[in-house]
Amino acid sequence: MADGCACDRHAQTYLSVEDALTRGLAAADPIMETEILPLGEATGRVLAENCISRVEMPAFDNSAMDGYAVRLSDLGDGPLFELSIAGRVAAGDSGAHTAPAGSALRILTGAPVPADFDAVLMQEDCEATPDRIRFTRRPKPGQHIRRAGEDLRAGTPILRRGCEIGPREAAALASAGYGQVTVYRKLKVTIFSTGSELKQPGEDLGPGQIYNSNRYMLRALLDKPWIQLTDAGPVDDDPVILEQVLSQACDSSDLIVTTGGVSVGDEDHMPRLFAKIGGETDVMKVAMKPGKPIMFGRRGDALYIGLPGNPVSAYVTWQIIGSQLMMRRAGLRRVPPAPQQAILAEPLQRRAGRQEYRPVQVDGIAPDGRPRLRLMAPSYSGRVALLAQADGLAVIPAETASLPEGHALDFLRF
Ligand SMILES: Nc1nc2c(c(=O)[nH]1)N[C@H]1C(S)=C(S)[C@@H](COP(=O)(O)OP(=O)(O)OC[C@H]3O[C@@H](n4cnc5c(N)ncnc54)[C@H](O)[C@@H]3O)O[C@H]1N2
Ligand code: MOO
Repeated sequence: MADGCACDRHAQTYLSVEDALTRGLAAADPIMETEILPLGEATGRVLAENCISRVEMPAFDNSAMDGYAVRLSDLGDGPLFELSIAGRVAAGDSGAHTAPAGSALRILTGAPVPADFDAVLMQEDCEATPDRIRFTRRPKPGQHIRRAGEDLRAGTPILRRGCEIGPREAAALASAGYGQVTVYRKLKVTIFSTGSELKQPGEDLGPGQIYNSNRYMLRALLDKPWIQLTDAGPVDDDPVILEQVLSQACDSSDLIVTTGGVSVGDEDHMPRLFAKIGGETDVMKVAMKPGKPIMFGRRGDALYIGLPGNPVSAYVTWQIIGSQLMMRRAGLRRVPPAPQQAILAEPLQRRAGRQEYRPVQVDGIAPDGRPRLRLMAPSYSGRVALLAQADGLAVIPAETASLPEGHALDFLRF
């Protein structure tokens, strides 16, 4: 900052995070191909049809309690009521039971309530012998009966296309009668990390070498039932090999994600190579910190996202931009990051210009319930160990240069 300016001089020429995201989403067309899977094999996949209930839920009037089904018309004035027990209905029975006037039926939870019976008594409220019950409180009409269709009428929408089939969705689909469902085919994603300095964890490091952390971070981020992942491994900063790997990945994938080589150094080949193989770049630089050099674009049907090499930058750009494009491409209804409100536990000073996602730790809770945030090191884009110790990211607006202790900020908790 030789000129004494507290702002990032180049930031005006970069795209805002919001504009970059808008451009990216426009380039991330959802895949169209679908497949039909048995419900039991669809767990974790992306639903590709709007689903309605095919049955009434519940399908028939049934008892919510273990007890006795009665007809209110059989009851006298009280205060003591007494009925004989004329039979027994269990879950799975047809419910075509009849009983002479003045009698009750033993009934179990989930059993169909036979015609004309209009209340169920919990067994705890009755004095019962093997063939008679006595009770003192007159049941209300419909008591402890779950009515056919009261949960959901047949034909009512239950799930919309674009949701991930998790445990709750699987249960809803099963109870609505779906033995099989239409899901989007898996998204074909290829990843590779660029850099001649990269060694695999477990190997010995030579001079100038570092362990490849981005590869394992991406593998963990992309470990999803709706992704078919190809890990093309680490690739040296050799333009000939990089071009070949990138081109092959574009031919065979819906989405390619790389790390490194997107900045302006002599060995930062990705933007040039992507253009050389016929790619059209949508975004080159974004006014965000970390992660200013992030690029994405398309070649044919393939969407390419080039994340910066610095591990924290790669993680943040993935969370804020990359993952959003991927969700859309996979047919998923997007879940944008949802910040919560937090306050600063200490004052903040920084260079304005880029929207910043600063790793923070939660340091107590303010009296109003908002977490108090302690800022981690101001220069952190390469400090991957710090990311594992952070509780989340504080979002600092682009134009902000300083904030006092106690100031409110958006907080993206991990
Ligand atoms: N003159 C300029 N230089 C740089 C700029 C700039 O605007 N002008 N931007 C800086 C910023 S900000 C970032 S972020 C980096 C991004 O650069 P690249 O995406 O080209 O990444 P590399 O140069 O390949 O690597 C950066 C850094 O990260 C390490 N790295 C790379 N891959 C991995 C990996 N898989 N696992 C762990 N660490 C990795 C690499 O060794 C470098 O230290 O550019 C700045 N420069
Ligand atoms: O954007 Mo770089 O990611 O600031 O280190």
